[in-house]
Amino acid sequence: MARIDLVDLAHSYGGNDAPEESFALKPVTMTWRRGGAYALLGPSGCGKTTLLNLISGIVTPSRGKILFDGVDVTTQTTQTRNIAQVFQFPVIYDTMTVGQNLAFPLKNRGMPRPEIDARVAEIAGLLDLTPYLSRKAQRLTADAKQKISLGRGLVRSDVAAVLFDEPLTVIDPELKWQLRSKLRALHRDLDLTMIYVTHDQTEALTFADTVVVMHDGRVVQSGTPAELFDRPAHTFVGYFIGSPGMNIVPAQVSGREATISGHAIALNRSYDRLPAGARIEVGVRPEFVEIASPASNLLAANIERIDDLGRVRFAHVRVGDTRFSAKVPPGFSVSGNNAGLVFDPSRVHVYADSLLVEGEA
Ligand SMILES: Nc1ncnc2c1ncn2[C@@H]1O[C@H](COP(=O)(O)OP(=O)(O)OP(=O)(O)O)[C@@H](O)[C@H]1O
Repeated sequence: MARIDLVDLAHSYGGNDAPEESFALKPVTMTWRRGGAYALLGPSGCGKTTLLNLISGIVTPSRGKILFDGVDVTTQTTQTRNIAQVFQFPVIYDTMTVGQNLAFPLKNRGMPRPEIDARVAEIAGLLDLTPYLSRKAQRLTADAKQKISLGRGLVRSDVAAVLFDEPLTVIDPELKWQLRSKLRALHRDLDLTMIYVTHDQTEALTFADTVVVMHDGRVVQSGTPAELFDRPAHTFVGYFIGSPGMNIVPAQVSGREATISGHAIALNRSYDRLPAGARIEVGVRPEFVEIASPASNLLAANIERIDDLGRVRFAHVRVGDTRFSAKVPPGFSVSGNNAGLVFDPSRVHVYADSLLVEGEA
């Protein structure tokens, strides 16, 4: 497995002369640790597959460099880079048995037979494929075929990285849950660098120790699930991750105060040096705003709907033209439509042109 460095890497399908704003991947410099479990998360069209294909060597970048353990591999093929890949749909040989399918990548590399048998047995065991080893792949279900694809991706222990592109798309929802946790466990057992592309936040947060969030061709944040939840670096991360997503509302911010719809709320840090002319917003997760009975010292809100999620209730409220989601405290009984909002100042973030601003203590 390898440490992967992207150095000022960018890609445009329209040629290098196209304006940077139109690039499928805008310039990014970042490091993927040896042995890390990464998810590459973002909505359709944000550039996930482009970035994955640049790392694997399927696509050659318009700009920048890719290093594997410090060696420049930018112009090398996928095979030379020694990458294993698992795609959305099964890539297997129907006429071979499950065992032969799993053994194929090892045989190709000239591994001795006893070692192949041992590794195939290990991977089949981890993926619950042992009972099917001598069965022809063509008679198996779509789920089982995709498990074989996963096995083929994981069977070699000498790869630089294993890349997964939405690998659970064809899997039945029930089995999806099991396989997701299984992949996480496999990562621990097999000690491989894994990069897992998905548009599904649950899939990303359950699989990865580091989630890389993309938006409009840009890597907007890379962090642990907790970091993405607690301190979204970009407003997109705030509302894409979390359910309901973060409240992002226009505000005037000065010193330790934000004014929303004419009402001042306290901030934990001081913001005296906001960039001139920037669009200023505050972001607060619904978990850290509570509804209360209306009071003159609280931001007044109009309750539109309450969603009871079992363990927690969220109120959907309106403040002027702005919609908010806010927690309903346990035991609070809602009467009428009027409410006040109580903010946890330590959880209110300030954004300038969508980017998180670090305040001063
Ligand atoms: N071969 C190509 N030629 C031209 N444009 C492309 C090509 N592949 C992708 N694009 C464009 O690049 C942008 C990023 O696409 P990409 O497939 O990387 O996104 P994605 O996040 O993986 O989306 P999805 O989940 O839908 O695959 C999109 O605007 C897409 O239309």
